[in-house]
Amino acid sequence: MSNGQVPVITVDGPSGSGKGTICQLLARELDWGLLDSGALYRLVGLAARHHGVELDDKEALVVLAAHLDVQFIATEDDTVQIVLEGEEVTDAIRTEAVGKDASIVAAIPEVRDALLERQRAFAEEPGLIADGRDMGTVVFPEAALKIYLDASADERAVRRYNQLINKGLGASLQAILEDIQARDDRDMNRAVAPLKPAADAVILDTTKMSIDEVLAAVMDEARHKGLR
Ligand SMILES: Nc1ncnc2c1ncn2[C@@H]1O[C@H](COP(=O)(O)OP(=O)(O)OP(=O)(O)O)[C@@H](O)[C@H]1O
Ligand SMILES: Nc1ccn([C@H]2C[C@H](O)[C@@H](COP(=O)(O)O)O2)c(=O)n1
Repeated sequence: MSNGQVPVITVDGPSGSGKGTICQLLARELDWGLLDSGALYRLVGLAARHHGVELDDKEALVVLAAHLDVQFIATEDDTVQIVLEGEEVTDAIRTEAVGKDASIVAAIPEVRDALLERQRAFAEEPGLIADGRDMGTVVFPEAALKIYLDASADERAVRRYNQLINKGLGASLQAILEDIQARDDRDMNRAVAPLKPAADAVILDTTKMSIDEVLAAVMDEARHKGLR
C-alpha cells in the first residue's frame, strides 16, 4: 500500500509494451483512478517547446516541471482531456517527437524530483493504477501489486506502426524500431530511476499475448493479492 492505506497497482515497462492500454482497462475494471506518469514528462517536453526552452537548459526545465499548470479532465466518454496552461493538448503530447523530448527531460534527476509528489498525490480511494517506468521502484515502492510488462522491440515496433497506420498516419517500421531502441537505451541506462522491474514485480512477456490475455493475467494477480 502507499499513501496510507490506498491500494496501488503499478505497471511499468518499455515503450509499446501495452502499459497504457492495460492500465486503462484495469482502472475501468476495478473502478480505480489512473496515473499516466508518462503524460507528465511529455507535458514538460511540450511546455519546453511552447516556452522556447532548450532540452539542455536543466534549470529552466526544472522550473517548468515544478510549476506545470495542468488539468486532467475526465470526460463523459471515459477518456481524459489534458489541458496545459489553458490549451487542450490531449493529442499534441502523443506525437513521437514529444515522446522523444519526454525521454530526454526524464533523464534529469531534478525534473523527476519536481514531479514526484504530484504523482504520489494521485493515490486516492478506492485505489490507483500507476502507469510508467519507475512506479514500482521509486514512486510507489510499497505498492500492493507491481507488474512489469515487456515485449520484444520488434513486436513493440509493429504495435506502434499499426497504431499510427490505424490513425491514418504514415509510418516507417524501420524508423519506429530505431526510435524504440533509442528510447529503451535512454530510459534503461539513465543514472536516476532507470527503467527496470522492481525486485518484487511480476514480469509478463506480452510478445505473444493478446490484450485480453494480458488483462486476464494481471487481474489474476490482483485477485491473488485480494485486490478485488
Ligand atoms: N498485447 C498486445 N498485443 C497487441 N497489441 C497491443 C498489445 N498491448 C498493446 N497493444 C497495442 O500496442 C500499442 C501501444 O500500446 P500502449 O500505448 O498501451 O503502450 P505503452 O506501453 O503505454 O507505450 P508508451 O509507454 O510509449 O506510452 C497500442 O496500439 C495498443 O493497442
Ligand atoms: N514514470 C515515467 C514515465 C515516463 N518516463 C519518460 C520515459 C518515456 O520515454 C517518456 C514518455 O513516456 P510514455 O508516455 O511513452 O509512457 O517519459 C519516465 O522516465 N518515467
